[in-house]
Amino acid sequence: MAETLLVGEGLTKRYGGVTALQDVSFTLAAGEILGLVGPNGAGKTTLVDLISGAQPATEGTLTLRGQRLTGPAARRAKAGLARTFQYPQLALELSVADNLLLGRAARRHGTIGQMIAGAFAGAFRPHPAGDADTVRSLADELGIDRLDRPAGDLSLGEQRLVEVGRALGQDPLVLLLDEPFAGSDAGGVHGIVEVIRTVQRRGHAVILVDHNVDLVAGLVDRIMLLDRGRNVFDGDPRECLASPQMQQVYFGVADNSDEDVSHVVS
Ligand SMILES: Nc1ncnc2c1ncn2[C@@H]1O[C@H](COP(=O)(O)OP(=O)(O)OP(=O)(O)O)[C@@H](O)[C@H]1O
Repeated sequence: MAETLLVGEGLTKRYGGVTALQDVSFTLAAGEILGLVGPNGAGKTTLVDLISGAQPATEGTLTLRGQRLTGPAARRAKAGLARTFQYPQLALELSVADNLLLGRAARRHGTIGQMIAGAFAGAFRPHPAGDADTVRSLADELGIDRLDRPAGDLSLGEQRLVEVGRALGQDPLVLLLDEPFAGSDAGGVHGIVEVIRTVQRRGHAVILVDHNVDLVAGLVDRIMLLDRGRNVFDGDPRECLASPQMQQVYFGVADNSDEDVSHVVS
């Protein structure tokens, strides 16, 4: 049986009077790709935020390879978590190559944000020799060329690709992708899917958030469906698409008809 990498138990997040996540538990095994779906406001990004350390949980615990996962994002990056954001967070003045290098540095020293701040403060540490080769092979894998371009000159889809590449450069145990395909063309989608497969081949795991349930179901081993902060389905992707919970969440009806809901994009 595959090793359990990540475990979340009883995760709850309240923002004042808003309960964004309510008592969510899950496990993630080595080599597994977990899809996280649900309508707007279901709590998908909140769960990614709690795992990555961008937000503290109000209640609940997380463990990575049996060790409690606590503290800020920098500590969790070093422990083996990497994430991308709904809106790519690149250092726009730096080149594509330098942005990819930031991923290598983040695994050693902390979060991407700290790396960017360090770079602009002139305190950026020299990269170990092997990093340049890693960046070149990352770029090849992603299909990114002209690595000397400033990241600010890239399209949204290209920025996403670089951000995903930067996260892969961290060689994460768990890669968290928050809507990575939004704004991507076919080449971008291909590059991102390659990254997901690479992480899986390494025996590590991916959590993939996306609105396109059809796309997610075709890529993942398991789906977790969130609705108003609660985990209402966790299991086989095809069973999820056909489940009464899916009907209920997206159409407000609890029957289990044959209606195809795979096109759902909220
Ligand atoms: N910083 C915050 N302060 C207050 N409420 C928040 C905050 N972040 C999220 N929320 C609320 O928590 C709930 C869950 O939001 P979240 O962004 O996690 O949902 P989501 O499933 O990712 O939605 P979307 O698909 O639209 O990105 C929503 O009601 C949202 O308004």
